[in-house]
Amino acid sequence: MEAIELKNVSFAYPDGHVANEELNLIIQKGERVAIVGQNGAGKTTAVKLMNGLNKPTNGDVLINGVNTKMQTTAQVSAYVGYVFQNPDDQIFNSNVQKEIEYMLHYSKLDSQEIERRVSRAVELTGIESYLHMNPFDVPYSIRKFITIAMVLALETPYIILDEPTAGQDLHGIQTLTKLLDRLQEEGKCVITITHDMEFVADNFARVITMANKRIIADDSARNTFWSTEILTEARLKKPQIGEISEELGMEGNIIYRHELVELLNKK
Ligand SMILES: Nc1ncnc2c1ncn2[C@@H]1O[C@H](COP(=O)(O)OP(=O)(O)OP(=O)(O)O)[C@@H](O)[C@H]1O
Repeated sequence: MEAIELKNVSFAYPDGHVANEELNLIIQKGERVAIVGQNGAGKTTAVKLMNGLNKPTNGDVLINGVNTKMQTTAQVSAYVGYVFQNPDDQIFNSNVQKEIEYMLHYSKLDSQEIERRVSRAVELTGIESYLHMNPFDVPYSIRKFITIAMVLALETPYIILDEPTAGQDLHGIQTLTKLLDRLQEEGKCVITITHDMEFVADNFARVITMANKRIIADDSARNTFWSTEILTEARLKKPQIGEISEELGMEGNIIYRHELVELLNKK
């Protein structure tokens, strides 16, 4: 199966802290999924299980049918790219272009292929003007796009973005939105951890909600944001359009701006 599968997965850190319990999940190739939940719910731990940085303490993680326990982290990450929450954990070269090319040279790709991959990644992330700079001389928001470009250049079928909207202004959010659309057109699967519920409502049809180490819901954005139980347990905020619709007593569990506008125009 072309998918990421988690089967009864639990994970404890070496100090004994259990961060994930009995996760069951299938994310198909080409899907676009948001993972949400309170701080410390276990989201980052769960995605690190998907790209082989963590191996399950119990249960199995399969990538396209292959168990991550049988592979090295490098082998798993050839399929599942992971953009760290904090870009400073991922950057170590002193030049943006070298940083993006680094893993491609390591994979012994020829220069033409490296050039093609770098230009695509740079174009998708809009970081052309920073290519010859030191990554630590550019703003945090741009450093995040540099790490996204590094992972895009690997051209993995699965891409995980950990908190991509953190520190981004409107332009950054628009770049991310366009990027998600392009990756979907290319048939890539994108899994995004985020605390930005507006970004979720605008960009993700499927939402996986975590609370207290577990997956407590795997549903549409609409059902998630209109479930008092899910919102309360995971301490999530309903997107603003939903809140306004609720206050106005609108029917239809609205979460999209166009739905609210249509209903208001009809009144
Ligand atoms: N290396 C580690 N050793 C021990 N415990 C850890 C380690 N990394 C994370 N934890 C703990 O595991 C739990 C889950 O952490 P995780 O980072 O997966 O949560 P999260 O849902 O991604 O949180 P956030 O939204 O704040 O990023 C937390 O209690 C955290 O303190």
